[in-house]
Order: sequence, then C-alpha cells, then structure tokens
Amino acid sequence: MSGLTPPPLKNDCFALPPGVDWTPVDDALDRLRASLDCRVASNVRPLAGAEGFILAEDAIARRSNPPAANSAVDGYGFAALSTGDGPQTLPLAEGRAAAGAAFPGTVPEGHALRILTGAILPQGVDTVVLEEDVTTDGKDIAFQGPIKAGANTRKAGEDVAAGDVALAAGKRLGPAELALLSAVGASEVTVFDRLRVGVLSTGDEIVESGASTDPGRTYDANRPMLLSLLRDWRFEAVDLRHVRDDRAALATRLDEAATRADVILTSGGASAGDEDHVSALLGETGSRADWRIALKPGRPLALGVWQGRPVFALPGNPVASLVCTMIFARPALGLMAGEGWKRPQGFIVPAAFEKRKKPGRREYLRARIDADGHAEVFRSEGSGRISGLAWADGLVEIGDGPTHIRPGDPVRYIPYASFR
Ligand SMILES: Nc1nc2c(c(=O)[nH]1)N[C@H]1C(S)=C(S)[C@@H](COP(=O)(O)OP(=O)(O)OC[C@H]3O[C@@H](n4cnc5c(N)ncnc54)[C@H](O)[C@@H]3O)O[C@H]1N2
Ligand code: MOO
Repeated sequence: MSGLTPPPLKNDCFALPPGVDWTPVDDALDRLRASLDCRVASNVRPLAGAEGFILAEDAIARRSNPPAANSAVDGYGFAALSTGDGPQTLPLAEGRAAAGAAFPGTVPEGHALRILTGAILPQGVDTVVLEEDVTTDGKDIAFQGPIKAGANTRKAGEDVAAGDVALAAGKRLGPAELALLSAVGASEVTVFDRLRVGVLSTGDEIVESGASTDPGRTYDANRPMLLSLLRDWRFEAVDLRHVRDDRAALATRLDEAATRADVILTSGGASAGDEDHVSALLGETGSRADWRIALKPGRPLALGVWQGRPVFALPGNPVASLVCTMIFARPALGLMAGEGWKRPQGFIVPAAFEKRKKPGRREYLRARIDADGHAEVFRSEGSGRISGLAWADGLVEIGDGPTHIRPGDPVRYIPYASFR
C-alpha cells in the first residue's frame, strides 16, 4: 500500500481550484487591449484596389454629394414663389432639363420646365412637382397647390459637403464605403497594409485531412478553419503548416513564423500538460500572460510574444479554438491592423433553451436563431464536436455570474457575421 490519498472528485475541468485567481474574460480583454498597438505600415492606393483595406487617414470629400442642386423625381420644375394654394396652372417653358444635359437658360418666373431625375435645377427653379400629380396638354401644366418650396429636390452637399471627412481613419472599405468615396471623388486613399496572420497547427497526432487511416491520428481541422476565418475577416492568412510536439522544431518554426507574419495563431499544446510545448515555450520567453481565463470553452488560451510577434496559443479542441479566436484574437487583430478594438455586435433575443451555469466563468454556446426568432443552442457543449460549429450561425454569450436561463429569457446572441 502506498498510503496515497486521492483528492475529492471534481470531474469538471472548469472547476475552480482553490487558491487560483481566475481572470474574468473582460479583464483579460482589457489587459490584452492595453498591451497591443497598430502593427502595420500604410500606403496610398487607388480606390479601385483598396477593397477590404482599412483607412489609415481620414478620407476627405474632394467634392460635394450631390455636387449641385438637382431634381429627385421626373416632373416639372418652377419657382415656388410663383405658386400658391389650390389649383395651379403654369405655362411650360421651351426645352427640358435632364441628368447630364443641363438646361442652359433661365426659367421665367411663373413658368414651369420639364425636368428629369438627377437634372441640375436650372436658374429660376427651386421646386419640382411629380409628373404623376400633373395634367398637361403640352403647353401648360395644372396641379393642386400648395407644393412646399424645395419639394422633390436635392440640395448641393446635402449628403456630404466638399472638404468634409467622408470616412474616418480606421474604417474598413466595403461596398458602401467604395460607393461613398467614389461619389465624392476620393480616387486615392491612404490605407494600412494588410495584417499578416500566421496559422500553425501543433501536435504529434495531427495530420492533413485524409493523410492516414490510423485512428490514432487526428485530421487537422483547426488550420483550414482558422485560415478561412482570417481570409473572411480580410486579413492576410499565412499558412505556417503543422509542427510536431518537439520543442526545438516548434521554436524553429516560430522563428520562421515571426518573419512571415505580424501575429501568430497556434493551436494545440496551449495548456499545461506534458506535451503542451507552445505554452511552455512562451513561458520560457517570460512573455506568457500569467492568467487563467474564466472562459468555457477556451480556458487554456495562452498569450505571449515570440520575436516581437504576439502569439495566441489557442487550445487544440476546435470549438475552443474558434471561440478564442472570435472573442480574443478578433478584436486584437483589429487593433493591430489599424481598425481599432471593436466589440462584436450582439442581439438580445429570447432563449429557446434552458441552461444552468455555475458562477465564475463566461460561457459561449453554439447557437442559431429558430423560426420564431429565439436562440436555440447545439445539443452538446463538447468542445470537440465540430459538427456543432457548422450547425450554428453564431454564439450565445452567457455572463460570468450564476445563471439559470429558462425558455423565453433574454440572451445575447452574436452572429458569426458580427466578428467580420
Ligand atoms: N486534466 C485536464 N485535462 C484537460 C483540461 C484540464 O483542465 N485538465 N482542459 C481541457 C480543455 S478545456 C482543453 S480545450 C484542452 C486544451 O488542450 P491543449 O490546448 O493543450 O490542446 P491539445 O491537448 O493539444 O489538444 C486538445 C484536443 O484537440 C485536438 N486537436 C489539436 N489540434 C487540432 C487540430 N489542428 N485539428 C483538430 N483537432 C485538434 C487534439 O487532438 C486533442 O484531442 O485540454 C483539455 N484537457
Ligand atoms: O476550453 Mo476546452 O476549452 O474545451 O474545450
């Protein structure tokens, strides 16, 4: 007999060991935010080649939108002063005003002119009546007054005035931004270079999908997932491949990674087990954050710096890997890429589920919105259940305190798209 006494059974790898200080997710995020800064240079690019890039300087409107007062409708233009209440009859002036074909003269007071949508308002016109509200014989028009002065017109610069900041630094250029900058003639923009984010898989058991029939081998799911996620988030995803559980080989690969990427995501080996080399190596640099994050899934997340490059050592379990990337890496990558730190947009919706949770940790559940607009959650919380990631469209965030959620209770649902 050895005389060993077993500890009380916890059977919960998220139980809080006595004496350990757990760092709440928000505290960890605050500390992460405070320790990072923008990591990329900026360059001038033609607008046409700037899609997906982040503005490094405010984009200034070179001209107003619209550049001149114009008609918002097809109809007839006149000076509001010459009309009043009740039935109105105005003689038609010769000619017409169309978009791109301005009327050259002045419309005499008391007259109306045929005008089309987008046409610059000619001299003598400040108001337009909709053609549907008019009867005409080709010589005169008749309509019911009063028509409010300025009706159916768009003022010069009513959207954006020349010289204004059309878009502020930090904005990522998507379809709407390209439309706006095109409209105000910002044909060149100063944007940040794309942040290069490296993705490295670790673990002796990990092989490329399909590369082995040995059930002792695990197909690499994290690397394709993370590379795709990063591309979707419009960062430059750098494939750092896979490395075995060999500390020297891992160190060499991280050295290489530091030359190819501005920031590194590794998966596997993040916790403190015998083979958790990423965590151990970061520990040797003295840069590893000495916290245990009160988070499920993803508690083993380790953060450190290798050759000046921030390293997110993600847990190997794919669900934990994804949650840590969305909750921790995403705002940090935004900050390093120049768009600033953003909290993902969540929506308060009724729960379609029941869930009890102990206090002291934040949880993220795979979720989607059902036909009634309620958030339903995946049937299992197992953090190796990759099918649940594909089943879901987002995450439900469950706060740090003790919780008993019942169907119909409000919960915060964060669509995957909110992390974009
Ligand atoms: N005794 C305890 N064991 C574990 C605890 C604990 O608190 N006490 N925590 C568990 C939790 S939670 C997680 S998450 C994992 C984290 O472990 P590591 O980050 O060190 O990851 P590994 O052990 O290397 O891998 C975990 C799991 O994920 C698989 N994996 C790894 N990489 C990939 C990949 N690229 N694609 C697909 N699957 C991958 C790996 O084979 C393991 O099955 O630790 C728990 N254990
Ligand atoms: O946090 Mo480990 O984070 O399942 O699944």
